[in-house]
Amino acid sequence: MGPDLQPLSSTLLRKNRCYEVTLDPGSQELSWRDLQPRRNRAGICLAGVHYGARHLACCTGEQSLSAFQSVPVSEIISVEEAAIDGGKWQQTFKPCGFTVHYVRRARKHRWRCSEMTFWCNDEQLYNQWFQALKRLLELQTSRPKHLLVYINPFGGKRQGKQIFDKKVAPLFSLAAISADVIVTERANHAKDNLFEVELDKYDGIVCVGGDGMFSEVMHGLIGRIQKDSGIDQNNSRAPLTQCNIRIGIIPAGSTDCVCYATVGINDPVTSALHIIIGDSQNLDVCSAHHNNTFLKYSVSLMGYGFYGDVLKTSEKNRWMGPSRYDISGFKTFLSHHSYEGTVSFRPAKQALASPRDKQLCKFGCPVCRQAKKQLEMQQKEPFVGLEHNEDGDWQTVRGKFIAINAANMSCACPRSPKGLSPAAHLADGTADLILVRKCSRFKFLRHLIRHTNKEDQFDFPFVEVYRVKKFLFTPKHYEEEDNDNNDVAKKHFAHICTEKPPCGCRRVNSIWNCDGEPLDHPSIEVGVHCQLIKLFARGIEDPSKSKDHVDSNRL
Ligand SMILES: CCCCCCCCCCCCC/C=C/[C@@H](O)[C@H](COP(=O)(O)O)NC(=O)CCCCCCCCCCCCCCC
Ligand SMILES: Nc1ncnc2c1ncn2[C@@H]1O[C@H](COP(=O)(O)OP(=O)(O)O)[C@@H](O)[C@H]1O
Ligand SMILES: [Ca+2]
Repeated sequence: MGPDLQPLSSTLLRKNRCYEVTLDPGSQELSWRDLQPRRNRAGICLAGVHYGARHLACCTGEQSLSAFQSVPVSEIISVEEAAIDGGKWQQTFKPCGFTVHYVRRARKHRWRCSEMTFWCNDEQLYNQWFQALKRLLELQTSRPKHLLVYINPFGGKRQGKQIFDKKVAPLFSLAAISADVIVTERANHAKDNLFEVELDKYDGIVCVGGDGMFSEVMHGLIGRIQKDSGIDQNNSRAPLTQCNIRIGIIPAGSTDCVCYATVGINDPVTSALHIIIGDSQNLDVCSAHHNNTFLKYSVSLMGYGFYGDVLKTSEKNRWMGPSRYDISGFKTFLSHHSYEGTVSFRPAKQALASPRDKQLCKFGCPVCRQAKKQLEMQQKEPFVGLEHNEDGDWQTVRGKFIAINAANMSCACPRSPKGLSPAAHLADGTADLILVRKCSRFKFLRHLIRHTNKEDQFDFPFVEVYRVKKFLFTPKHYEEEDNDNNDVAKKHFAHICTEKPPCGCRRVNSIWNCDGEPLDHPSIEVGVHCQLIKLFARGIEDPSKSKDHVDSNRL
């Protein structure tokens, strides 16, 4: 709040009613209270006849208290001069009005843009209000002014372009945000472009599409920042440079897990509003390496076995859109493969949190806040790293697994609103490693079904879950290869068996599903990079805490 701004409180008119409207610099809130003016027999507001100051004074004298409503300045989208419907007004009288566009909370974490117009007949008073609101909005420094937008026209139901043009662009222009829009022409177009573009020009990057499109943009951005700061991504131990330019996701894909798990819903208007008001959510990123070669980053799910096979089967059916995953999920479920291998991991020692917690990661999460503090300390004193004092010893688990999943966030999505690991955190520097051992089809189905209801999906003897900072996976075949010098022949054999076993033997390897993209190697090393990137989001708001807001500030 600027020192020049004083609190404002006036009686203004809205829809023939008098309101006491206050703009409080201290609480950074715009509030209004209906003064319930006396009505005549016909039910017409007396003050509404001339909209004169005299009548306004009369209203205040006869007030009866009604609901007090408010909107934080941080959730005001814009303020503009209200248009006057000429016919309605007498020529001698020139009312002045301003319209405030603001965020209204609707059901299930949806945000909507509402508007409200206040009138007065005093031009000076109008100017005072208009300037004060404008000035306060200018002081919202975390808001983006210029964005770079990538649209995947083929994601999900192929509606990306229409969604952006119809639902998002009008809101951006309302908020005076300009955007350079690139409609991608091929896979990796956005990623390649991010290596060339003048990043300093933009306050954020927006991707319109699904998790695959987000992944592409994230790879472009992280890769570019590491290149600019001379960091070799192939070195799995190199501390990566944080990306401070935020990414916004306008959901227009098949799963939209990253959007759903960071906002609470996959709704384009809600996401556009989080971008406009300049929300910020730090996000952990997993990196996957094979033999000191960088493979990919992941923010949501890394899944080997079940989710890898679902991805592999679904790629051939991309033309089906989002339902390809249900069909391949069903097929994969029926095929009921299990894969043998070794998982080694380094558990995170977190006194406050575990994957079985009932307390979930929410807006203002204390666990993620603590991780941020630790990260800042670590960045100040890099040699007093957390590596030695905060992590547990390496553990190893061997066996046959139906699924090996690493969830870096809850992975909530419309198919599973609580996600693969409901208590995983967005920005705690850890991932939840879920091991589903070989079991009967029926037992695995029970485990799957629990992703869709309130029961605990980890509460089975064949399911284990660990919160980890690093893990390694080696399929059995590769382990044997490690003990054998005949590498080339074995690798070749494994590849053939992975695709179509010509020998009639069981499928040897699955693939890793890395945020919906396949990885080239089954044998990988994964590390979590705490809060490497930032999104235009705020985490999931607790409905019990924001209940007062839900639909309440709608007039
Ligand atoms: C019986 C119903 C069981 C439902 C179980 C649902 C669990 C869903 C967990 C989903 C975690 C999603 C993690 C995110 C992955 C995305 O990054 C990634 C890419 O997204 P994009 O295409 O938008 O770019 N998406 C995916 O990999 C898709 C995963 C979807 C898995 C669907 C699995 C459906 C299983 C259906 C089994 C049916 C058994 C029926 C037996 C009678
Ligand atoms: N113009 C394009 N043509 C083909 N593929 C594209 C294009 N733009 C992006 N892609 C790729 O499409 C894949 C899926 O995109 P995504 O938006 O996640 O849709 P979905 O959620 O349906 O999988 C991503 O891997 C992305 O790299
Ligand atoms: Ca995490």
